[in-house]
Amino acid sequence: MPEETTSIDYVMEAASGPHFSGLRLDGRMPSSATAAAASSSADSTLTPDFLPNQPFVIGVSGGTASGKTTVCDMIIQQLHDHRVVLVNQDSFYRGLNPEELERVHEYNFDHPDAFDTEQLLECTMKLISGQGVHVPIYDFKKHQRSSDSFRQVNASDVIILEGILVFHDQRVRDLMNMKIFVDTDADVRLARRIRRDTMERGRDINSVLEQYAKFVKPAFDDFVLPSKKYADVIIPRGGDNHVAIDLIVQHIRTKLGQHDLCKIYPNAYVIQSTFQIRGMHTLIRDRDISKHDFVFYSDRLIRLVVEHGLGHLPFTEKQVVTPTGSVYTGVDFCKKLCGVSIVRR
Ligand SMILES: Nc1ncnc2c1ncn2[C@@H]1O[C@H](COP(=O)(O)OP(=O)(O)O)[C@@H](O)[C@H]1O
Ligand SMILES: O=c1ccn([C@@H]2O[C@H](COP(=O)(O)O)[C@@H](O)[C@H]2O)c(=O)[nH]1
Repeated sequence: MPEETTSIDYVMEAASGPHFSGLRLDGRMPSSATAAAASSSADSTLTPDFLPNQPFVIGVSGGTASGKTTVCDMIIQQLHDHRVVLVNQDSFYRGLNPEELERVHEYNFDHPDAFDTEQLLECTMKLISGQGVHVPIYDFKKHQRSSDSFRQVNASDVIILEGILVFHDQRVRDLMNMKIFVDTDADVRLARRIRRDTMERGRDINSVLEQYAKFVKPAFDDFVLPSKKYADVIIPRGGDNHVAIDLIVQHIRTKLGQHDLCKIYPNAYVIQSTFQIRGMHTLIRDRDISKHDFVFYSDRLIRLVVEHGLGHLPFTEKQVVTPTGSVYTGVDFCKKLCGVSIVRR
C-alpha cells in the first residue's frame, strides 16, 4: 500500500486472509505431560494435563477485535460460582519511551517484542502457585503504563490469559490447560476495530486504517494466525457462538471436578452459588476477620446448607385454615426434624 494511501477498499482487501471455520475439540491431552515437562520440548502443541488443586489455566487468542474479551466475559459469567480471573496480555505492553512516543506511528504494537513476556510469565506462574499479583494498567491513549496504580489479581480456580499473542511464547503456552482461538472474519474485525479505536482508544479513522495495513494485518499473518495451530478449540464468530462457549464451560466445570462429587455421591446436591454466598466465603476465609464476624457469617452459611437439606426431606400434604377462613393446602414434614449448626474455630 502506498505510504499516504488510506483507501478503505484497499485495507478491506488486504484484510482478507485465510479463513477457517468449525469448532474443533481435539482432546489432545498427553497422559504424563505437566507444564514443567512440556516446557522442555522444542515446539510443543500439546496441552498439559490439569492437576487437581491447581488453577485451570485457559489461553484465549485471536486477531484484534475478534471478540476475545467478549468470549472471556461470557465464560466468566457462566462460571460465576467459581473464582475466575482474567489477565490481559495488553496489560503487559512495555510502554513507550519519549523517543518512541514521538514516532508512535512507526511503532509496531502487534510484534511480540512490544510485550514484556517475562513479566507476563512471572505473573502467571505466581497465580498458578496460589499467590496474588499486581498487574500493570496500560493506557491505550497514552501508550504508557500507569506509574502509580496497578490491578490486584488474587489466586483463583480459573486463570484466563487473553491476548493476540498469548500462544506465541512456548513457555506461556505450556502453562495453559486449554487453548482457545477466537476466529472471526478479518473484515468484521476491521470494522469493529475502527469503531472501537475511534470511540474508546482516542484514534481517528485514518490512523486506524494506516496502522492496520502497516502493522496489524502483517503481524496477524506472521504471528497470530500461525499460532492458531496450538489451539485445542477454535470458536468461529466469537461471542455469537453460544454453543461453543457452553461446551467450553461444561468442559471447564468437569475439569474442576464439580460433576465428580455428584458422581461419587449420587445423593449429593451442590447448592448453586451466588455472589452473596461467595461474599460470605470470602469473609470467613480472610485471616483478619474478627471472631464475631467469623461465627456470624459461618452460621449464616451453615443455615443455608441446613435449610437446603431440609427441603429434600419427605413431606406430606397438609391443609390449614387461614385467619380469613379459607383453606390453604400446603405440606408438613413427615417426621419431627431439626437442623443444628455448630461452629468451631
Ligand atoms: N459478537 C459481536 N457482535 C458485535 N460486536 C461485537 C461482538 N463481539 C465483540 N464485539 C465488539 O467488538 C469490539 C471488540 O471486541 P472484543 O471482545 O473487545 O475483542 P478483542 O478482545 O478480541 O479485541 C468491542 O467493541 C465489542 O463490543
Ligand atoms: O498502545 C497501543 C497498544 C496496542 N494497540 C493495538 O491493540 C491491539 C491488541 O488489542 P486487542 O484488544 O486484542 O485488539 C493490537 O492489534 C495493537 O495494534 C494499539 O493500537 N496501541
